[in-house]
Amino acid sequence: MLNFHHKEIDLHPFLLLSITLFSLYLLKKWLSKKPSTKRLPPSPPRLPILGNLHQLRPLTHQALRSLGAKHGPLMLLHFGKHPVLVAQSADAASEILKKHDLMFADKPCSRTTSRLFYNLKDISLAPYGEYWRSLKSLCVVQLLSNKMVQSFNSIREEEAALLMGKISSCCFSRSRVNLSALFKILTNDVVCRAAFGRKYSEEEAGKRFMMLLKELQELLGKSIGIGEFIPWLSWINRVNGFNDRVDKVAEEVDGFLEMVVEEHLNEGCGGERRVNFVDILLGVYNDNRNNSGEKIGRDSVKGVILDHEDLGGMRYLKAVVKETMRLHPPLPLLARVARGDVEVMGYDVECGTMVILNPWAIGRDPASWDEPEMFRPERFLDSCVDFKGSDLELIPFGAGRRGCPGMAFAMASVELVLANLVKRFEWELDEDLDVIEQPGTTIHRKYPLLALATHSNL
Ligand code: HEM
Repeated sequence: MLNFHHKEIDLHPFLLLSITLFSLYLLKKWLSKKPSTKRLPPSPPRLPILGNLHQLRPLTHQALRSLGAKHGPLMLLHFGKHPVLVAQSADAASEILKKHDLMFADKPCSRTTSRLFYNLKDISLAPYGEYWRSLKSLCVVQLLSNKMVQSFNSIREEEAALLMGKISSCCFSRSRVNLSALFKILTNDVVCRAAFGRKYSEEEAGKRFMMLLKELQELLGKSIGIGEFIPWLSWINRVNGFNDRVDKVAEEVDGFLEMVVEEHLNEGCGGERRVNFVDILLGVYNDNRNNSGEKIGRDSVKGVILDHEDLGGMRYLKAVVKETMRLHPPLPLLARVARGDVEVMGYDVECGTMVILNPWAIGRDPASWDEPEMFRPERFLDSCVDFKGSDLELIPFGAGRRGCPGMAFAMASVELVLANLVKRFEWELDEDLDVIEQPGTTIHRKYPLLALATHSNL
């Protein structure tokens, strides 16, 4: 027993022996440790067992940027004992996504991601290899090709018309428009109609599906935690109910998708055109049955004033979209895994090292941007910097082999809707616009965007 009050130390002989042996073991280990010949990137000091996990906050992209400000654009962290390379500048991203793209073509996996994404059968997490290559080519050549994106024009226009109708009603009743809620429904409906052939947002199952997607994002956001990176502490995720939540969400999402596939199989062969992703994936033809249940008259569609040629000329609008994506990339962090030993910016990176790229920090890097924290769309008017993957200072859609194949699809909707919102309505905010973020793998506003709309005189 240790008794400091009496200044006498009375140790149990067994305890004394154990401490002595353990100290000798540590001393031997320290003496026999050869100085590493590897050139490792700078690292913040780390704790035993936790590594640097304690330095992460729910908004991980922000925490990493603060660490990067002290340790540089390429740093080595440890999640538990797993090495994690963090890249936070255009140069660092260029090495990983361009120069060594193939070497970093794998994605990290964890219990949570395996469970939520069909044991990594999902294209975005599938390991680099034959299976991923065939899925990606299916996406690029068929599902998300320019031709296919154009074939969804009518869906986008109909849904945009519905959105404008809802905003018009708010104008008449002088009530504030909850743009966050409307955008969520719009995105969901456009994607569901393109992917599944119809929308589900007004059915109980569809509403539940939207909630499940929200929970899935939250769970993914929380998956960088002790339970995932320190194997002997994985029981924490069992005890605190995290694993149960993941299992429940995975089962319910699967149930919804099963229902969708069943619907398509039961419809059998039908019309002439391949209209949605499920039909293409199932390899069956389907009659074009977009029975949304809502009446969308010809006029309301014609009322969507801008076609895509008009949009081509809207330089300022495109600059606004770029500037928004620079400051608020929906996916603030990208992840990869080194498939072999490789040298990055003169540093040695070991096979299996997880890599985190931070497009959020890269978009705010003063080395690439003047007044990076200012929202100034004009910066893009005389610049050819784009987010298509060749300018690494702007990578909201990632870049390289694992870059986003849905960019054209997403942009077509974003531009159409935004153009209509600003042309058809005058907007007023009650208070200053806040951009407080809600943690998750994709970043959303913490508080909904509410604004007052009046019909524009144009
Ligand atoms: C504003 C909307 C969108 C943004 C900001 C976005 C962004 C991203 C990002 C950052 C990645 C990861 C890239 C990387 O790791 O380098 C990604 C991957 C992916 N995105 Fe998107 N995306 C959007 C919309 C879409 C849409 C509408 C689709 C399909 C309809 C889509 C399909 C995919 C797929 C399949 C992957 C995985 C690619 C792979 O691993 O090879 N995305 N997206």
